[in-house]
Amino acid sequence: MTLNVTGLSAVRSGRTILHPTTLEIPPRSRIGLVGASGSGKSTLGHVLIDDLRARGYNVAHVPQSPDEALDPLRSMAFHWREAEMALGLATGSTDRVGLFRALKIEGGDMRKRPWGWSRGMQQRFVIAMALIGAPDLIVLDEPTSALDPVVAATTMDLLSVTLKDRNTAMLLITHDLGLAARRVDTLMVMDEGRLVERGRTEDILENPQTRAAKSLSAHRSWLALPC
Ligand SMILES: Nc1ncnc2c1ncn2[C@@H]1O[C@H](COP(=O)(O)OP(=O)(O)OP(=O)(O)O)[C@@H](O)[C@H]1O
Repeated sequence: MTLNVTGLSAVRSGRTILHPTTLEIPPRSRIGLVGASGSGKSTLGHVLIDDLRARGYNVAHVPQSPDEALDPLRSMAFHWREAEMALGLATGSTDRVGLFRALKIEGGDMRKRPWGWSRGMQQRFVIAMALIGAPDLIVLDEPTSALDPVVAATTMDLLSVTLKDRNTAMLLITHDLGLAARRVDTLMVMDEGRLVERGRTEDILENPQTRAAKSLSAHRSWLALPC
């Protein structure tokens, strides 16, 4: 089912930081939301999540750092149970083994607290939790910026594989065009609180139309980067 939102906007401290924005997110789409720092990407992500959840859609959110999602005093098993309960699912009823296998964290000890797992494993655990309820959309806000480049690329590849057979659409908010370029089919470019350009990833990177897209894609062959 295509997710449609119209007229999303945000005003903070009397300033419009997101101008009225309309979006269409087809099922299984892989969309990258890019733009300069402060252009309004995270704001759009939050407002989008709120709007869709208010209309009954299942939308998952993966924050920048696992620290934002995991309590250092609680075991990984506790977090998993909490995530199941939040979705109204019976404890142990979800396919944890399948998700862990897909994200290659099956070796993680569920009795441990987050710091007993590596950062990369923690973030993949957070992604697994986000996918428990087969969401209509998963919004990832700079999900790998706390990870080193190799772990970041591996995490994105595992996410792509995990999403492959699911209807969940993905919105990836990122500064890292190198990471996004080969992993999203569509790019949306933000500039000063407005969505100024949307198109196929290759088209935007190779033939950007707006000032914002031109400055993002300038001087680099993003599609040729190894990771
Ligand atoms: N609660 C708030 N009060 C006032 N201004 C805010 C608030 N939240 C965000 N802003 C401003 O809104 C603008 C957009 O912020 P936002 O975090 O959405 O941008 P972004 O593109 O995600 O930036 P970054 O890539 O640096 O995370 C920025 O100028 C920011 O300072």
